Amino acid sequence: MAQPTHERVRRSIAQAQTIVVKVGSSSLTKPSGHLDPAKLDALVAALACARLQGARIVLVSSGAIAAGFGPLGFERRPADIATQQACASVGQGLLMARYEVSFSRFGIRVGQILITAEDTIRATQYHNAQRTLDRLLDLGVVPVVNENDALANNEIRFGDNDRLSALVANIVRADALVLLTDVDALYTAPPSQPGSKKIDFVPDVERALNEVKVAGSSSGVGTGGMVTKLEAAHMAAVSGIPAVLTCAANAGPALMGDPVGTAFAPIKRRGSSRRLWIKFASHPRGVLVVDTGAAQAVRAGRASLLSAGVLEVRGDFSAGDPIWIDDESGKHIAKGLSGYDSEEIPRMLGRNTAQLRRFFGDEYAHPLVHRDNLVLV
Ligand SMILES: Nc1ncnc2c1ncn2[C@@H]1O[C@H](COP(=O)(O)OP(=O)(O)O)[C@@H](O)[C@H]1O
Ligand SMILES: N[C@@H](CCC(=O)OP(=O)(O)O)C(=O)O
Repeated sequence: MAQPTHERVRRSIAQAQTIVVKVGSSSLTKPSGHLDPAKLDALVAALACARLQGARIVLVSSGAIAAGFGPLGFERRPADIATQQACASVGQGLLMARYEVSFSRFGIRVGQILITAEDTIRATQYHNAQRTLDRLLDLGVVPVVNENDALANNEIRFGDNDRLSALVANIVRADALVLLTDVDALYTAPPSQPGSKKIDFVPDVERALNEVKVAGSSSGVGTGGMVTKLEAAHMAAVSGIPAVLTCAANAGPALMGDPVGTAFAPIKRRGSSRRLWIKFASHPRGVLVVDTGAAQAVRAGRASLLSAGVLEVRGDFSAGDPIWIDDESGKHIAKGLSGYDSEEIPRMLGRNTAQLRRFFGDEYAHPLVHRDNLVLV
């Protein structure tokens, strides 16, 4: 695909039919841990304007923890998980109540979707989320999505909503992703550093990941900082989705394709959602160590991983779980979804397809990882 120009990326955002907008905690709340209704209403007015002009809008909204810790009597965002989850439980209700009132000024309904990392990993949950979101959008509703913080398992939760928003953009097959935060654009280094310069357009986000200096959040209410926002822009780009990053006050102009903030060009045609979540969202539960020949075949692309080239299996996982594929030196070369439970694999190792069929039957004559379920890293 020819590299799109800055102007073309802005135009495709202006013409986008389905748009995922992600807003960070600091753009909706006060440092004291309460909602800031003026900020929220201003954002809603910009989104409502796009919605009333026909765009399908999904809002990925952070802010549950940040809106909940003040009402619960805490002076700052608590650090322990259980208290954060309690704050999220209280704050999420307050957030939705406010969105409901604010969108109703424009006759627009909102619907709450609380999602976990598992919902983006497991095919059945993924398709369930996709069906519900599609139907809400067909009905003209603005889905308000957040991570299910009150129940999310800390080991696999996203923690920030940036990467979640890029996955949601893929799930709803969005035409644009808008990341709204407390800084007007991406800078060459954290804006507090002297000499950092604003970046208007990122033609190749993979290069930017190496060149731009980024830091975590300093707002006291947010979490991911610029690191996870760049990751989200990367995930969108490899899904063929252009992105723009700017401050919440610029939401209106950003949606209209005006040259505010930083625009990110897509770098590929739209890929499969399954590959995107394998690469960026899945948490491998085991490892298959492969020999040199299999490593070469996998690295060359579009090859399935056959038992004949696998030397060792590590970890305890079930068929369908994400796993690493490592070379003999221990380097990760790919991620994939295992075709078999880990306990079934040892007896299959080193055997070719004909032997597997003869010894164990037809159901064992399949690749350990099918190429459609395998992504290079
Ligand atoms: N290179 C950079 N360019 C812009 N902002 C950066 C950069 N590196 C770090 N940041 C910081 O990232 C912060 C935004 O992240 P965060 O606080 O997590 O926001 P949100 O709550 O909106 O997700 C900004 O306030 C900024 O200080
Ligand atoms: N899901 C969490 C988001 C956590 C968070 O701080 O995210 P962000 O402000 O986007 O960096 C919440 O609603 O509080």
